[in-house]
Amino acid sequence: MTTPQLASFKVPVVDNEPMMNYAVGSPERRNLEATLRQMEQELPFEVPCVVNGKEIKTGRLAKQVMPSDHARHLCTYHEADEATVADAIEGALAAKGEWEALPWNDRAAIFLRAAELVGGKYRYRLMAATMLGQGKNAWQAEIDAAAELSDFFRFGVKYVEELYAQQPPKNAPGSWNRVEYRALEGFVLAVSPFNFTAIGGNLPGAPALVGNVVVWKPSPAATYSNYLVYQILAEAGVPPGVIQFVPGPPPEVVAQAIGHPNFAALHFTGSTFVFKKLWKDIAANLDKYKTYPRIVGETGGKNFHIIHKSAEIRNAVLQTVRGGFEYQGQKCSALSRLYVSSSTWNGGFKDQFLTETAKIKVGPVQDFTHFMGPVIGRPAYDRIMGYIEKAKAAGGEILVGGSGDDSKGFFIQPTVILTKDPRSVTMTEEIFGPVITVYIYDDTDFEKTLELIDNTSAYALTGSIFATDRKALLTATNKLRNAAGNVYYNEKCTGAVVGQQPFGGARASGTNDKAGSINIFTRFVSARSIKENFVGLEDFRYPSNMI
Ligand SMILES: NC(=O)c1ccc[n+]([C@@H]2O[C@H](COP(=O)([O-])OP(=O)(O)OC[C@H]3O[C@@H](n4cnc5c(N)ncnc54)[C@H](O)[C@@H]3O)[C@@H](O)[C@H]2O)c1
Ligand SMILES: N[C@@H](CCC=O)C(=O)O
Repeated sequence: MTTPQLASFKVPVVDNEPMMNYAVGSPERRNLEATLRQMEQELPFEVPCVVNGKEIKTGRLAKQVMPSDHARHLCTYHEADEATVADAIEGALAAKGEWEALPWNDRAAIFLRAAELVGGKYRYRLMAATMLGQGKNAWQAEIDAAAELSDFFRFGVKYVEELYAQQPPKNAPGSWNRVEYRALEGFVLAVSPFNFTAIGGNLPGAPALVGNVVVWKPSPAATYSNYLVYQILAEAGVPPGVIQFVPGPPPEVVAQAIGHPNFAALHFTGSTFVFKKLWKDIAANLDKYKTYPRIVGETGGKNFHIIHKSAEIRNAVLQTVRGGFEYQGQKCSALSRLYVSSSTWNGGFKDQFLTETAKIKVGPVQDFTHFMGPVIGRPAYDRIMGYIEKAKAAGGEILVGGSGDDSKGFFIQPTVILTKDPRSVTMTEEIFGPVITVYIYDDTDFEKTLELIDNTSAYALTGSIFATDRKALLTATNKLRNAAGNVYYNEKCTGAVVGQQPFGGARASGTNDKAGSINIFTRFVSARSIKENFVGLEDFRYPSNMI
């Protein structure tokens, strides 16, 4: 039955999800603690693949280890095999027609409902899964799994409404021009990272919102929280087949999907290395495809703070501690290279920075006093400790931290390295851990240092400029125009909020399609122009042809 649309509806005004603070004695803290306790008693959970709305238990089992306590695992999940991935793709293609044809208002309503479920009924469960499985503390889980995820869904609806409203400004007499925003022909493959539950939800969610069908391969290290997100979307009304949940061995699942003739787009967030590999694999398959695939990828960073001699020291210090060490430095936006003017460094910054860093408590996130939890797993732990060793070998001086303890969980102390070589390995390569390398520049070399920042790393994701001198801010802004897709003045380089700072970087950091903005939706539609003529021709000849 076709559904009549008997009005031009307006979606409700949206706002950011209000955040709770989890202070001692607050009801939200009690609720979260109770959910954590309950979940710890119930785990390990079992996670199936979900294809066409049906749970598929392949029997090929893998575990999501708990990073705070590696003897335990949060869930056992069934890895998709070749037949499951094939069914997921065919099922998605079969679901496509009806989903795309659903009136926009109904698609919008489903995602608005999903946002309510995230911020309400499932808030604590999603947060607890993110804390236990991905090692976030309560506040980091709140800003990710509760706030950012519901913001992605709500603001997504607003942005799509704005996109659909973009129509040609002119109509010739007797005609009407329109543009419709078709979903892509084929299916979208979403491949998500471990570090944000919200990104897990947004990678399949954004393409689905504009009518696409999606095969979603979550990160092995975020399987359980991402499965909850899948269940929320299903409960909100995303029909079976529209989003297919296929955890599995990453290279195999992804290779099968991008080898399919109806592969229409990759929506990826993760490391630069994997993204480049997938881009090359897609290029190698180009002749197989029905259409040119869209490739959207947000990847790594080597993010900076530059502290000018005019900066307010206290603010710069505290923003630096948060920017570098919150969530153990495992945000793509995390501060990693710090450039401080020598008068500021010696005039209080160094002492305050080292004192504040030394105050950081590291340990399991069920203890709310821990500012930092574990890093995500064994490979991450070894890689980060390896970088600290490489920095030492290259003459870097460890000012604080430098040690780790992997006896029970993967804990690394917040580490500050002082280098005299601004191009040393920890100033150039993404570490993705709680390590800040500092380079002190002469006050008179501010502009030279800006050039250094611009050409030291292949990445260009986030960066912050700390100065009270307006001229210094403007000079840095101009010189660093291409060094970061998100730039901050007197504020840390992490913590972009949907609806406030569209997020993404260029150069090796990604395609900069700006998650959390209208722009991202343009990548998952293929516009069709329609011209309707109301007045027939009376003669094929032009007036100029007439005698
Ligand atoms: N720019 C951004 O918006 C943003 C946001 C979050 C994370 N990141 C980046 O993500 C990285 C951390 O996340 P991660 O460790 O999950 O990244 P990752 O590249 O290891 O994994 C990302 C996804 O790719 C899959 N994958 C890994 N190897 C693969 C292969 N050979 N073939 C196919 N798929 C494969 C993983 O299973 C996962 O689903 C960091 O580099 C970080 O900077 C970027
Ligand atoms: N919204 C986040 C994105 C981080 C990616 O890992 C931030 O800016 O901190």
